[in-house]
Amino acid sequence: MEFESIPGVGAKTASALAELEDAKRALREGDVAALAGAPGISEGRAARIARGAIRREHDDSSRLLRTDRAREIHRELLALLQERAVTSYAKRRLETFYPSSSSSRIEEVQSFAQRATDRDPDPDVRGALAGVTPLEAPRQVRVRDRCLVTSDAETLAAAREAVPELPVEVCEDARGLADLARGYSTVIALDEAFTGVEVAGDVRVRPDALDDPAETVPERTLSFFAGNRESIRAAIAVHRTADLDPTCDLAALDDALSRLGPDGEVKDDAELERLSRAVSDLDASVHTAESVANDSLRGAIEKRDVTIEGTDLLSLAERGAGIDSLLSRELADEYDAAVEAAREHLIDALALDSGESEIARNAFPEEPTFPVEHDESVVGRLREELVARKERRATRGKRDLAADLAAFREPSASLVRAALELDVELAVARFAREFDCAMPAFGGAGIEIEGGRSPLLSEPLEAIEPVDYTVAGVTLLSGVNSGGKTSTLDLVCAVVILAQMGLPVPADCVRLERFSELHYHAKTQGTLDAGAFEGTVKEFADLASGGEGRLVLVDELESITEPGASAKIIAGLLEALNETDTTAVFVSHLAREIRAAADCELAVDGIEAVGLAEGELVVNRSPVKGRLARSTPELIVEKLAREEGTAIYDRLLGKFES
Ligand SMILES: Nc1ncnc2c1ncn2[C@@H]1O[C@H](COP(=O)(O)OP(=O)(O)OP(=O)(O)O)[C@@H](O)[C@H]1O
Repeated sequence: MEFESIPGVGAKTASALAELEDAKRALREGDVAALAGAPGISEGRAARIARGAIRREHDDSSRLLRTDRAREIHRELLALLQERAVTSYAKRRLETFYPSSSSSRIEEVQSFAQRATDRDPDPDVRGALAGVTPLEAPRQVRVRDRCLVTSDAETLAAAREAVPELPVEVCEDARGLADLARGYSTVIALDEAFTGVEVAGDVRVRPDALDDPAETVPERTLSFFAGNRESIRAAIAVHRTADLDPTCDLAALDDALSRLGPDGEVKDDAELERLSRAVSDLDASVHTAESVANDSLRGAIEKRDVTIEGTDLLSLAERGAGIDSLLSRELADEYDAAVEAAREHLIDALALDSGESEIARNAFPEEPTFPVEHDESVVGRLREELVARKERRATRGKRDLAADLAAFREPSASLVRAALELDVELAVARFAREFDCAMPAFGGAGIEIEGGRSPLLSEPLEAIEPVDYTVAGVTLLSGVNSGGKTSTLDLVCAVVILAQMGLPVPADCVRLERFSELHYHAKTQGTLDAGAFEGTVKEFADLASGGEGRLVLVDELESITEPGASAKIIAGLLEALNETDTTAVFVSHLAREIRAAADCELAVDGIEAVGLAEGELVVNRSPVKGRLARSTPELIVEKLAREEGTAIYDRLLGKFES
């Protein structure tokens, strides 16, 4: 497509677009994002340009397809192509194939079609394609464990714009920073001024954090890949099955994707899993540990006979001491053993490392008590430590995986695009194979079809008889009932539309003129009333005085009014058309009458019955040049004359021959 011919595109914009590799495809698909990648082209402008281009293409195709029947056949052909595509992207993309009279447009699609028909439509690729969908923008994620802080209003606005996923807090001093560090597992300070400020917690001074938002918010990259994972994996499978040239290391991408969970979380990180499990099992394990200690202590107490001298007992009682002091005096070793068992249980059950174990050991008091009770403030500290470690681990894991994946962002887009384009190509390849298509040659006048097989017939492919038909100038097409006259017009129309779409055509060989307009008038159902008749005559009169290079196909126009008048009107229209550079085929049962009524010599072709077999006509589907085909009634009278040998049939036959 020449960019400058798009409404509203000047020379400068056109050259900017020409630099953009994907601009042509983008224009055709209305892909605003790709267009807006051109230097100096905003998204709004890109949208207007894409709309203009699509409108122009639409105009181009409606200039060529002038009648409902022609447009209907275009739609039927598109449906046949679409049936052979797998993805809805390819089905939509096929709709952008339209018949054109522009040679550059036709040649452009022809080179695509050539590439497409060289492809092998392997059924395994079809299966792999089923999962490919166009990539979607990442869902906006909200991150709650980290925040950005600044004291500067301008930086605040820039941060909100660059990383909408993160909370951005305003903070002036160390106290504010300390508060934030308590509320978030990581605080990222954007101001240099925070360097060296000592507060408890994970505070990082990163004035460049806004330069690379994807690194600051690895969740963004992860969410993109999590949302598009199935499609990218399917695209990888397509590349492997179809042996396409990959844009990146497929195994490495596949591996990175396998570490990503469906919600953008990191999978298969044993340390993260350990910490998560420890956080969620903490309370239950503390209680079990407590029971372990108490059961063991209870057992020890039950087993012991405590002998205590009366004076000792008295002195203890006088000091108001309870069972605890008795324990520490008499059962110190048993208490230590019971509490040690509780600690070991807690450490084992939560699989704590040495740093965490150190905190955990303090969860049970050194001083004997009964029953043994855990220290809630220590358990709280342990919980905070485990949660902080878990979040740090998760963030690091996300950052590492996001860094691995970030390099695949563009290549993944190319993989998916290539897979989707392959689907479009394979749809064309399958159509071309199934209908045994050939690339048409443009040139000369009119159209020449050898071995044409109409894809619009409902017959199974193997039952379709190939048709040869050549027509240039204005021709009447006569023929027996159900001989295939309408099907011949359909074939000509379909071949012209496919050829002018730039696609291969269902025939052994086709040469055709690049037509400027295609008019196909389907058979009118029954006689028209006066008003409709007037409208139709006007329409055809306009047609007869129209421009050059048109193809006009008309099916049994005679049914619009009574036979005598019809023949006269059609003869007049054909005379007029004959004086222009038009290729026309008029199917008619009144060919003889029309020729008689015409002032000029009108060509006539015939679809003939070559005989009757078991009461059925045997038809040669290819029209014979310069032959007025005998009609079905004539053939039947001839058969009766031959078989019965009576004078009456000879007389009837004589009427046909005069
Ligand atoms: N090339 C072909 N190969 C196989 N079958 C065909 C072919 N052409 C036509 N037919 C069969 O013949 C039937 C009649 O064809 P068609 O309607 O084109 O005939 P027609 O000559 O226009 O008939 P009418 O005189 O009734 O208008 C089709 O429905 C189809 O079943």
